[in-house]
Amino acid sequence: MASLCYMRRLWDTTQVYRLLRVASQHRSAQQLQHQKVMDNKPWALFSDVGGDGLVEEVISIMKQHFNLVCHKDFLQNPQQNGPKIEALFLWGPLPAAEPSLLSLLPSLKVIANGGVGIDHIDVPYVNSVGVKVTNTPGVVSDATADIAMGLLLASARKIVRAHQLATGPETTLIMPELMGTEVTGSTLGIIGMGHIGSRIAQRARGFDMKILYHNRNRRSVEDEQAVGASYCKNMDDLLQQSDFVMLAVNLTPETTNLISRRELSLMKPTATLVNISRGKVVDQNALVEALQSGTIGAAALDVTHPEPLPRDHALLRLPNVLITPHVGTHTLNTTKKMVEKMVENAVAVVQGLSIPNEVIPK
Ligand SMILES: O=C(O)[C@H](O)CO
Repeated sequence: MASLCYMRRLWDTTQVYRLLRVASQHRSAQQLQHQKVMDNKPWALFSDVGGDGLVEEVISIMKQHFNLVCHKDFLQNPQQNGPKIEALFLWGPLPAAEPSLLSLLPSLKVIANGGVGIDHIDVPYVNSVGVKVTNTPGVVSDATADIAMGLLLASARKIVRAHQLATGPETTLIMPELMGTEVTGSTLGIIGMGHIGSRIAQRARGFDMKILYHNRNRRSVEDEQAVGASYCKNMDDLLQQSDFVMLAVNLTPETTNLISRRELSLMKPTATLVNISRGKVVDQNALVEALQSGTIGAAALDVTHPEPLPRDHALLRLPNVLITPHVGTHTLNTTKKMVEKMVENAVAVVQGLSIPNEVIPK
């Protein structure tokens, strides 16, 4: 009986060893396979110029599909990896896709831009050297609309100044300079009623705002009703009637300096200009003048020209200006969705599949 038990234990042990050996062989086969997949992955350059704030969780989305080289490392020795790079992950609106960079990337097939605005990329030029450009529409709209409403509210209710005073050395409760502007029931004029503009309108309805909009093309009656917005064919009418003017247009030659001295002079002296599109849509010198002279009441800007503004810029010294550093899309959720789309687009180009979001020059 004892020897039967011994035999049985021996058999069990042998089995365990055998199973362990099979498992370890299987594992190393898997590792080898994984290594092979890694080696087969295409190479991408990751423009960390604008992505310095990206967390590993986001970067790993790119690493799953590409061997990633970051811009900083790449520039140390461009000859080493340059010829292998097939995709460039670029963070708008940084002008990193310049001819000098492209000339170091002879195998480049795609610039996958993170964000909707592609005003920083010369698409016809890039296409002419055989490289596609893609962007990430749709996924940025909610986060951008959130920051638009955040800026509007913070500016109207002087939230940043209120925080400074509440946490400063004085403990007085009487703070006349914190007298705010009522948002509820006021009139919001949205210039540019695309995806982001409509998301802003949806949010503004929650504040019982009267919503006007101006757009190159009038939206359908159903679209207007869905967000409760009325069309102003003439932008001047919108400027004259609005308490808050929200800029949500793309930057194009037509929208460059869209809001200049004349347009500012049409706005109410109590009005606030909110810009979440691109800095160049506003003539900044005219804006400084309008804010200094009381032509308009305040400005809240997520975008400026340039970004960041030089530290001695007049806009930084005005008490009626609120500025954030182009953080419209900067939430973890939205950033992940953008990167997923960038990767999806880049993989499609590299593998010759149909491209979900190719930017076609007009
Ligand atoms: O264009 C966009 O979507 C944002 O501004 C991010 O650059």
